[in-house]
Amino acid sequence: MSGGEQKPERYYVGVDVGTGSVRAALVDQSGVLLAFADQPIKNWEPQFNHHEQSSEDIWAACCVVTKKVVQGIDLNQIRGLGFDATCSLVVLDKQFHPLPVNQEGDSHRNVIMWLDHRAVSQVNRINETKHSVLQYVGGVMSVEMQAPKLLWLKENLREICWDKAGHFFDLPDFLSWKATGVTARSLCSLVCKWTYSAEKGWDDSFWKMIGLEDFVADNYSKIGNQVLPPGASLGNGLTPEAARDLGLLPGIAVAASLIDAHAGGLGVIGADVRGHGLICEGQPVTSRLAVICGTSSCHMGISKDPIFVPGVWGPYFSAMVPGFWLNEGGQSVTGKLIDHMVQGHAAFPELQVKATARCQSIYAYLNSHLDLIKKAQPVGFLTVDLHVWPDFHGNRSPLADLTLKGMVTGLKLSQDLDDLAILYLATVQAIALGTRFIIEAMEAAGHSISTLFLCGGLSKNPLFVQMHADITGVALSCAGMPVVLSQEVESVLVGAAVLGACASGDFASVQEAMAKMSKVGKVVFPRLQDKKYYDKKYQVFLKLVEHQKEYLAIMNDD
Ligand SMILES: Nc1ncnc2c1ncn2[C@@H]1O[C@H](COP(=O)(O)OP(=O)(O)O)[C@@H](O)[C@H]1O
Ligand SMILES: O=C(CO)[C@H](O)[C@H](O)COP(=O)(O)O
Repeated sequence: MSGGEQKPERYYVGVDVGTGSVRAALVDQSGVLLAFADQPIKNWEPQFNHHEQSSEDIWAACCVVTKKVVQGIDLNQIRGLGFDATCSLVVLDKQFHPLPVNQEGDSHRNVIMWLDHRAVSQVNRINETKHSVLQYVGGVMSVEMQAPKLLWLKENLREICWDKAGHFFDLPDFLSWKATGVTARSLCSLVCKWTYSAEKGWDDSFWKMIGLEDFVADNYSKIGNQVLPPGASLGNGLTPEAARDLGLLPGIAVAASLIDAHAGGLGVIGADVRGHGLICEGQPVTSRLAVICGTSSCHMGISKDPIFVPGVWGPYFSAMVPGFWLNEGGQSVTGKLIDHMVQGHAAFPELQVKATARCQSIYAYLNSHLDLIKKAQPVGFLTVDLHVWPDFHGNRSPLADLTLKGMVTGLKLSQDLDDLAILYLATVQAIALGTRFIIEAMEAAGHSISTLFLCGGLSKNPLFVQMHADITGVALSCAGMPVVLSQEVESVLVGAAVLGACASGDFASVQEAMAKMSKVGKVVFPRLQDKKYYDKKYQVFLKLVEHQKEYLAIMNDD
């Protein structure tokens, strides 16, 4: 190549499988998204708390979006491919064909989704064992993790599923297998959702104690006995068949995957913050909390040494940033809760009509309607007598209590658009108050957090972001808790592309790729003048769950 010629650009493809859709992006070496595509995926809810998907439907959607984002590109410039996905459980037989995870025997529905709560009895029995591995999931295993679901399959679908099963994958690992034919699992999924230890591997005594000795007997071949760090290159890269499916060239590097929240963390937490007046500029990366807020919200905090936070998942070693321990707080429904509250309100049809007429999303319309009715007071003050406790799908963190329910206090007879807008605001605030509750638990255990790095669908909602700045920061430090938004709003996809970049060998480490591919876009500072009001909202917030427990005690009192 002559001196004058530019080196051809190097690109990476990130694929993010969320709850409601699959997204793909073409990303360059500085983390800029050059193309984006998304495709809805099917969700089945055959009965309450049963949530299922199809791995074939998901893979087909991955192929559609990947082909779209590489259109018109010289495929030789695509150096690597990374996947992230929700921590849903994929079930395949010995020939890698789908098996049913339902009583109807429908093998098209072979995925138990992350938010499925069918395995309550199983997780209760697992927690009653008080096995030592539970220390590494915050002390209480979540019904959303894989061991309870595996036990449910063995106890409820013995013939049509369990006895025929050859492979149980976490969804991110299913995707990397589908792309490469390599059944190695990512350290991320196994450590976070399967009780695998980076240091000690599988704990035979745990699986025997909970009644899944089957896995020990075949040396964990069904759930993974080859484990690689996220970003490691898998086998010989993309197979010819997968390359045809995806519209890419065979042999490009494919990375060991990440769970979606962890990819989001990778996509935001390492950004160079110089020049933004942020307190975290002079602090270690452990002062940053990544909050991936979509259907659910995940609060990702890292530390050099393990920190045990009761009710907060982890500590997980190298599950997100290599060499760091990870604690993951969470709220099982956040975007889903906001959608539920808005769509279930009597004024929702009117909202739809008015938002459409203004060519606005329903949330943009609600935000502008709140500005209209707030008059001279700060918009957040509209909920002075309306309060929400957000655990409509149980509490993931920091209470780790799946029996908790949602609460709303302060309802009136009105059911107009003002009423809907204020209920929407109270729900957004309840989610931010829940984040404050999680941060306080993490800080009490040893974390020292000064800045939030938000990404995910809800980070596109300015009201959601401002409420997180106003509510989470003002109580924790006089400087307040600013919220950083990335230059690329689709930061989860940047995280997936970081994996592909690492697998290609173009970066020496995940840390190097993170630093080069994620950039600060916007900083939202808290309105410290509103501190007193939100401290009072927080007092009411904590009273709500106290009262809920008192009601339960009264009703259960023989
Ligand atoms: N621009 C937006 N404004 C407000 N809310 C949004 C926006 N985009 C997505 N959301 C909300 O974010 C949630 C979906 O989050 P997302 O991260 O896109 O998907 P997933 O949870 O499947 O990964 C939904 O509840 C949706 O209503
Ligand atoms: O438990 C998880 C991460 O550890 C789930 O994958 C996550 O909560 C679901 O993500 P999303 O809300 O984006 O669909």
